[in-house]
Amino acid sequence: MPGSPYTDLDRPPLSAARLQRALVAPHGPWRRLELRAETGSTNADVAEAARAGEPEGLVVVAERQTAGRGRRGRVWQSPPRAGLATSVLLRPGEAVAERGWAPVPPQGYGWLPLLAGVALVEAVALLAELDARLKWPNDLLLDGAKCAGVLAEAVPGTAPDPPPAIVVGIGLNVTLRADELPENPTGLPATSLQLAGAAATDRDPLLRALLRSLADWYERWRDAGGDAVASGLREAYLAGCATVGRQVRVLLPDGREVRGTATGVDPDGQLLVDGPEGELRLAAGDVLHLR
Ligand SMILES: O=C(O)CCCC[C@@H]1SC[C@@H]2NC(=O)N[C@@H]21
Repeated sequence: MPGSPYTDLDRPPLSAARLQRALVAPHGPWRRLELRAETGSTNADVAEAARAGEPEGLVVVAERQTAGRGRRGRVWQSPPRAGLATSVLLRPGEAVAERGWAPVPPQGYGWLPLLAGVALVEAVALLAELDARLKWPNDLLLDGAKCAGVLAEAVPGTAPDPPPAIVVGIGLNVTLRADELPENPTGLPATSLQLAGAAATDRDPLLRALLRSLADWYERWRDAGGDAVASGLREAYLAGCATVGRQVRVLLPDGREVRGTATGVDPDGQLLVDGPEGELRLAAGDVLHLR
């Protein structure tokens, strides 16, 4: 990689065999796992597979991404072997007769990125023994610095009137050094599990724990017909959320900015903000914790 600042290939690679054994079949929806040494973006790879008709349950993992995508059109940096970059293909709009799952209506899909945030909190607590918190909707914070992010993208189905497939992409900084951390344009500092003092930074068990937790929550949510309250997902999300109760500034997708107190997350996963203009329900935005 001429010119690349990332030269630390002494970091151990992920083991496809160990991931495969642990993930496929016994653990929920995951059917097929692809581990790539390098790709542009695992989200782009899974979206392409979805467009080609791939069924639910594909997991793509990359040791390095050259065009990793972040939220709001940002770049997500994935130095080789220093983090986890993975995307999964979900089709919540399809019925699954053998599980008794009815299609989830698209208005419930907003919970999927938050569900991934809950899985991140659980995996990091279990393996790294760190108390991570979520900044709404799903930035994983350790001591106020961002350690992981989630990008969920919808892939429109084809006629007649099909529900979209959802690609859920997760990026977790595991052993990035301080000089490898990205600068966030919003001013939010970044960190990695290692820099935050993780008890363990072995990526194989971390990825297994993450995918198991993701599978468990997805199944609970689908068992409950996509109801985040009945499935316990909203409660678990609120338990890990650092935003509710804080003074916040939110940059909205249309460029407007609102300030107020974050008072809750509604049954659709929207953030409730009590500000000078009354209560707002926000479906998307960049949150800054003020106090
Ligand atoms: O916080 C964010 O901005 C979201 C970052 C999401 C990054 C992950 S890495 C794996 C997957 N592939 C991508 O291109 N993006 C997501």
